[in-house]
Amino acid sequence: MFKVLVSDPISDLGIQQLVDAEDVSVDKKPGLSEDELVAIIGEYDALLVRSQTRVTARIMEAGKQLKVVGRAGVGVDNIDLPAATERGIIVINAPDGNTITTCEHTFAMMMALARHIPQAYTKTINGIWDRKTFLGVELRNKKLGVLGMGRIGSEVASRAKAFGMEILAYDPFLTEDRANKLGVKLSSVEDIVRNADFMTVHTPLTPETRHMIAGPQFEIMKPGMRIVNCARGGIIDEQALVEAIDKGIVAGAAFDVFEVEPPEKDHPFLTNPKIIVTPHLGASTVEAQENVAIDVSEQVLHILRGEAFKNAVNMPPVPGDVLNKLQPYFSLGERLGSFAAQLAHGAVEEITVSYSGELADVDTQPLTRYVVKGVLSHHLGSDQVNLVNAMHLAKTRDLNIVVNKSTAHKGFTNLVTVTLRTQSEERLVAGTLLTGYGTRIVQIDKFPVDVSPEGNLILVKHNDKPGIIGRVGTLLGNNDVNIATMQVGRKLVGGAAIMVLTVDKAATKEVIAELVSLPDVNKAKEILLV
Ligand SMILES: NC(=O)C1=CN([C@@H]2O[C@H](COP(=O)(O)OP(=O)(O)OC[C@H]3O[C@@H](n4cnc5c(N)ncnc54)[C@H](O)[C@@H]3O)[C@@H](O)[C@H]2O)C=CC1
Ligand SMILES: O=C(O)CCC(=O)C(=O)O
Repeated sequence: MFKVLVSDPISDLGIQQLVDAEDVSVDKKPGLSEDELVAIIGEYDALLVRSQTRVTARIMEAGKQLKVVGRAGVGVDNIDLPAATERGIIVINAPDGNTITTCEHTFAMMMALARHIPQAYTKTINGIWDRKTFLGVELRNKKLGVLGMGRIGSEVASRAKAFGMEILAYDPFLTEDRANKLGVKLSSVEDIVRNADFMTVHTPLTPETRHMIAGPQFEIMKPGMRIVNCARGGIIDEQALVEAIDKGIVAGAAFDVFEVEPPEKDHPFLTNPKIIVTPHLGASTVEAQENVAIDVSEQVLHILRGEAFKNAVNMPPVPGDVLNKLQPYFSLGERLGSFAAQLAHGAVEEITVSYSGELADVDTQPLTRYVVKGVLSHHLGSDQVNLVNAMHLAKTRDLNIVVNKSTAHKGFTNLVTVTLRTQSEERLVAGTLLTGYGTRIVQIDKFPVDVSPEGNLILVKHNDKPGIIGRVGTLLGNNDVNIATMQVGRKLVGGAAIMVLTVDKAATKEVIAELVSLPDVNKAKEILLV
């Protein structure tokens, strides 16, 4: 039974599929302190959060069984990603579910800012009928600067066009072509700051975006600018903004997010009549909260059950078309890595993964990750290595990973070859996917073979002499080891050869030693592929 802890208020309907799952039990404990979480996290396999819970390295250290942290939302700045990666904990988010909701909140803020709605409301309900102070501005024919043209920024731009606004957009990934398709003007930050009437930010908070709008930008800013931040506190320098308002450069600001949340009671935004605020409500709609909780619950279930999943934040994303091409090779890649690691003697210094055939045209990084996981699991234990930390573990061990690609077919539509170089030798295992037959190991060192990569295998190196197959078979039979399949590979008649046997149960060390003592048998080794 997998145990899931929900430590923030997350939509009940959204997590229903977890609650209903027969192999999962869910505990809802919102509002725990870090110490309280540290005390109980050890018994949980998954942790589900929104933005309130800070998932620190301490919590993850105590989460000895923790496999996944699911963020019901986009931003994962409340989760210590390096600590998660180091411990092999998968962090997933729900990037799509709250896009429209946050875009609409941005608009609500922009319009409230343009028409002073919160200020006017406060006066009106206090009995003051003030129709002079709150002269607003139209959005029509105004220039809107959008910094960050990802999911939310693009939706904001599209709606702003319907209001008759001209969009100046900046994003490091925005090309002229895409800008034209979106009907926005590709601009620099400086263009936007100098020319826009309204400005809205939709980037993550990174070292690069922290204070991207600060003193120097306010100095050159078009007077009368109105600024909206429904992304992350800290993208706009709060202190510098207050000063720019005081100097009359900025006409007003609408903020849903703060550098520190919740802000201190004496935060200057809270008393400034030109700044309107909401308490990080961008994603707070019924629809968005259901969407993100459904998305994240679904992926958590996949991860707990060892199935394919998406939206991992601490692993590179795999586009759907790439995933379709690679998925059939994932278990083969891992088993080739494991096979090679079991063959090789000495500390592994380099893993070379060679892709030939059609795979050469695909982004094979996810498959390489499976190979590396297979190699490392043999040495470090399969409970210590997973897809998240495999590359990180390889790096911390100075393990060189080389990838070669060739479109040449080498007799197979696709061939994956794993070569391990250790201090003392180089070993090679190659495999392919045969349509209708599944995956196959087709080469071990220099010998061609045809072996299904699963279960208990015994690899025998011998001299190609008559009678050897019978002697090996008899010895295993006498020791109650049933042979399911047997494959012999050789380069030259009468030369060195190998035999790969699939057996129904593992042979003991004694049986392997007896095999080696047979005439013309040079080596024997057991290989386990799970
Ligand atoms: N207020 C709230 O409740 C919510 C806030 N958010 C926040 O909104 C932000 C945007 O979310 P999405 O659009 O879903 O993310 P996204 O990942 O789709 O878009 C972010 C964009 O920012 C761009 N970017 C990165 N560095 C940049 C830079 N230096 N200058 C300009 N652009 C840069 C990226 O290229 C990307 O296109 C995130 O910070 C997210 O955490 C998201 C949902 C709810
Ligand atoms: O969970 C929330 O309400 C915050 C949403 C948010 O900021 C995000 O998804 O990045």
